Amino acid sequence: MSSHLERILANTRIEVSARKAAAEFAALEEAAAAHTPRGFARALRERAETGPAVIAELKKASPSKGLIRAEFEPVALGTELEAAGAACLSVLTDEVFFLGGLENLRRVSAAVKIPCLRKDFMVEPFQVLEARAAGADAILLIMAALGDEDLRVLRDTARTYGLDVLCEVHDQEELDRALQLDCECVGVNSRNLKTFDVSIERAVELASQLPDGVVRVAESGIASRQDVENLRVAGFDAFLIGETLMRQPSPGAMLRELIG
Ligand SMILES: O=C(O)c1ccccc1NCC(=O)[C@H](O)[C@H](O)COP(=O)(O)O
Repeated sequence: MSSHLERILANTRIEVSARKAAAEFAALEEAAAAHTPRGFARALRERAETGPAVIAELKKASPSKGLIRAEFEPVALGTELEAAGAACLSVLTDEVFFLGGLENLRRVSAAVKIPCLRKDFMVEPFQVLEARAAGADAILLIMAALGDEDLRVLRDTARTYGLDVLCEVHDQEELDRALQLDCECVGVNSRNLKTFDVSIERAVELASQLPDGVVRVAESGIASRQDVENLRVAGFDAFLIGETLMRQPSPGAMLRELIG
């Protein structure tokens, strides 16, 4: 039986091929040229000098939790979280499993000043062009999703388009591969994307293996100020937080509580 991740990737490949076949490349290149990337890694590094740098995730639903936030207005959420002190935003663009979309990214990116991550399952370079055209400043690359050669091609494409890369790992072997890719940010996802189990202890264990030169991001399952503090003490600079913010009537108030 295929894993959760494999099912998502299979669907992503079908959707990307369809969008690519229908795409107007000249219009996409024009939209991409109209957006100047805002330095995702730099924003995180600068914020981490004075406090926890949070990447606040706009997440309406997820495969592991189903619907998380019924009333989901991406621009209102993005501007509220920016005002509350988010260093960056993560905007889910997968439609089927997360009820996100590229249109959300386009609208949110235009409404905020802080950098935005296109949060999706990147499987081919066309998605990098889409990302910048929709106003992304960074993309996510998931080590568990692709082989090294595909990852290198995607990283090179991101560099060509001036986008930073958050490279996501879940264990030591993936971390060793990720460090070869030489990305600006390395994220340790406490969620196993094959089983959906979440263990923050895993991120804490891997923290000491992350080199100084990268922005160290802890991802998933962060539910309290104590979690942020524990991860910070372990060595993380930045914290990707979705569900805990999205479940609150006021995500901005929750973010203030998390970062103090
Ligand atoms: O969140 C999921 O259920 C999920 C399932 C399959 C692949 C990826 C998934 N999540 C992506 C993420 O990494 C999280 O959205 C992100 O780290 C924020 O996590 P959380 O704060 O726990 O919402």
